[in-house]
Amino acid sequence: MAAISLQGITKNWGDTQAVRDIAFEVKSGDFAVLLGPSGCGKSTTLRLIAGLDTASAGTIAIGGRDVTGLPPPQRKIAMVFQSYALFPHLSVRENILFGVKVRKEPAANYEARLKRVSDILGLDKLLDRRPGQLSGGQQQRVALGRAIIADSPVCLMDEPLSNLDAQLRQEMRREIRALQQQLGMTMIYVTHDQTEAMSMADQVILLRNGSIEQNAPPALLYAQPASVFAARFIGTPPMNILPLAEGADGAVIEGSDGPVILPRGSGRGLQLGVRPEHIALVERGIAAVVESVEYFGADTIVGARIGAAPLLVRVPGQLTLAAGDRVRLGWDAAHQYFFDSATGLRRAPG
Ligand SMILES: Nc1ncnc2c1ncn2[C@@H]1O[C@H](COP(=O)(O)OP(=O)(O)OP(=O)(O)O)[C@@H](O)[C@H]1O
Repeated sequence: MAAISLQGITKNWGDTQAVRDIAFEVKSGDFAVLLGPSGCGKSTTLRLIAGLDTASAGTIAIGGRDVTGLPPPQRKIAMVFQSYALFPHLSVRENILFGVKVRKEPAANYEARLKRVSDILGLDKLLDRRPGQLSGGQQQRVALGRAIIADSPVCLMDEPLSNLDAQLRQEMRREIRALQQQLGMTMIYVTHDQTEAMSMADQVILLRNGSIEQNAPPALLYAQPASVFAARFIGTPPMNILPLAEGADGAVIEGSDGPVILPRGSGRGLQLGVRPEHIALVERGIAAVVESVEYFGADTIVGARIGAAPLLVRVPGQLTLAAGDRVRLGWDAAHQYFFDSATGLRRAPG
């Protein structure tokens, strides 16, 4: 059974439609990520699930129960927000237990639950400190502790790592994912960071202008993007999108193993997409001129131009190339995508 189910959810703020006809389901025990650029409606969707705002239309069910009209406490969900919202004058212990006490849950098992949560999060030696005496990562763990001590099967997180530095973010990603799996929680996690989404999620719900652009597991989103928007939102650097010349029917582009055969009629109104990591420098390929070379240790990003069209190429290791060099580029036909120039939608192969 779906742990969370949204049907036809719309939210209007006056004239602004923050989200429009959103529908998705999250399976029990899955980690779902709401992903998209600023203003696409991620936080709105999360707040509607939490019950902090009321939907203009549609229904929300949690654990098979319609909660559309219920206030937040009756929805039995745990929440972690961007600002940890810890009480500065309370100890770690008191911060973690705060919600449990507010809900007047039986005091009998406070200590056992606190011990379990602080062991899991490595906070056992910090219970008497105040938030001001903790690092950012430790504060984040206290916020997580407060969410998971509630033993709610569903947990919502809104950009919980955005205040942390890059290294700590990565550690906390792994920690949150491990915790979610260990506790069997159903998670809905908001981020605008595609790396975070790809590395943590079972299911990515990609939003654009208040609507769902694509809803798929990370590997599928990467391999079968539904549109130019989805293709360019996932992957670093983003997928190259190249215009195809008018009348470019049949064999057009000379690839690494000879010409790449484009589908008949594909030249008109189509764009070609190839990811930087799928392009190689080859002997026989498409002529290009190098414009920039950036070395990152494990790989090098080469900026080049095929005619007037700019593109990026990611190759492993270091290259002895400089701006102005002439190279030849190739890729496997299996790694090229075609998108309708007018709608941006991907044309299925064949
Ligand atoms: N309380 C509100 N009143 C009016 N408009 C709002 C309100 N909350 C959100 N909006 C609008 O709804 C749209 C979606 O906002 P939302 O906060 O859900 O986006 P988001 O994807 O979470 O963005 P971000 O990543 O920047 O937080 C935006 O256009 C925003 O301005």
